[in-house]
Amino acid sequence: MRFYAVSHSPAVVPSHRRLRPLPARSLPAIPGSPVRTNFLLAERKISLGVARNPVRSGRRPISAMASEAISSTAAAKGKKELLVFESEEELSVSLAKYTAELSEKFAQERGAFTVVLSGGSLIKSLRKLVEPPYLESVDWTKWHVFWVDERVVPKDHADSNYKLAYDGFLSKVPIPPGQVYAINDSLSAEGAADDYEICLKQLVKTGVVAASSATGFAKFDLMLLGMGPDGHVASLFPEHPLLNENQRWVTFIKDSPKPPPERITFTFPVINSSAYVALVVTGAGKASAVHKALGSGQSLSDMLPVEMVSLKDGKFSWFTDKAAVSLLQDRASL
Ligand SMILES: O=C1O[C@H](COP(=O)(O)O)[C@@H](O)[C@H](O)[C@H]1O
Repeated sequence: MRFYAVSHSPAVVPSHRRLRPLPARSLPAIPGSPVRTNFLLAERKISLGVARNPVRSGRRPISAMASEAISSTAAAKGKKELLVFESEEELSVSLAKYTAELSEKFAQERGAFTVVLSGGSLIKSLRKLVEPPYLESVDWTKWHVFWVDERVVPKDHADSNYKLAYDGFLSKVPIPPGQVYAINDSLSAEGAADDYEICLKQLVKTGVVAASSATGFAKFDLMLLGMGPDGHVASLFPEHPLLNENQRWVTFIKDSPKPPPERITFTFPVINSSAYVALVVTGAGKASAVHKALGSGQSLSDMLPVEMVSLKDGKFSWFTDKAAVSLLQDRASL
């Protein structure tokens, strides 16, 4: 896993050091920089790099972070990286750049870009993508949009992840409506999960959605995941039997601990077959789960759902702000 602290620190980091991963456990002290050598992640064989925040310096756009996160893909296949931004505002700038660049890459390579959305706070963090320059520069006609989870409620219900995404994102960009795959809200939870899975299998057959050669499951180009304060991702909650589902692509839950209780959700085999996953985690309310997932020793017995995100052949990037990693900061100053 690569770790990049993105900071407003006034420290001058020599250019040769910027964004280059340094070997774990041998992190040199950089005067004035936000990095300490005893960062616990290093104990988990996570390498560390430091970037100077470029927006203030005017030397290097912060969004270059996102570009480098993508261009290093070949070397980082199957690996993880942690990006820490000074604020959610800066995270949203970089997330827009990252998503726009992946859109261009996949539109060129495959003629389509399959994007999976979450609900919750993620949608707000996508706000920069619907502003210039991306509003004009992204080829929205190549986008195919899916949901990693959805609440079994009508599409115009306040709890609907579709409504959240429509209001905050989809209504602002010219994605062809036929390429936005909402669940069938007239069905039961079981029926909606079956229906969505059939839809995905059909789209794999027609080549709109890629298939993973490693797993045979759908391989989405980009999954934009959120994480709840309890460490849940999609509608896969701690200690729930659905965490172990390994056949279905899409399944349902009727006892979600977070309301509303009835939902459908992608399973881990599909999530973990993705080409790219960006996990967006902001705010102090998530700090404890971040600490459990990244900062404490791993224990297989009480793994949080977020710890089960482990891509077979893709790149997994944590997009965090300082508040979300604040408990890790007990160990290190980022
Ligand atoms: O219920 C849900 O919660 C998670 C996390 O939401 P957040 O507001 O804490 O970011 C979300 O990712 C998921 O899609 C949603 O259905």
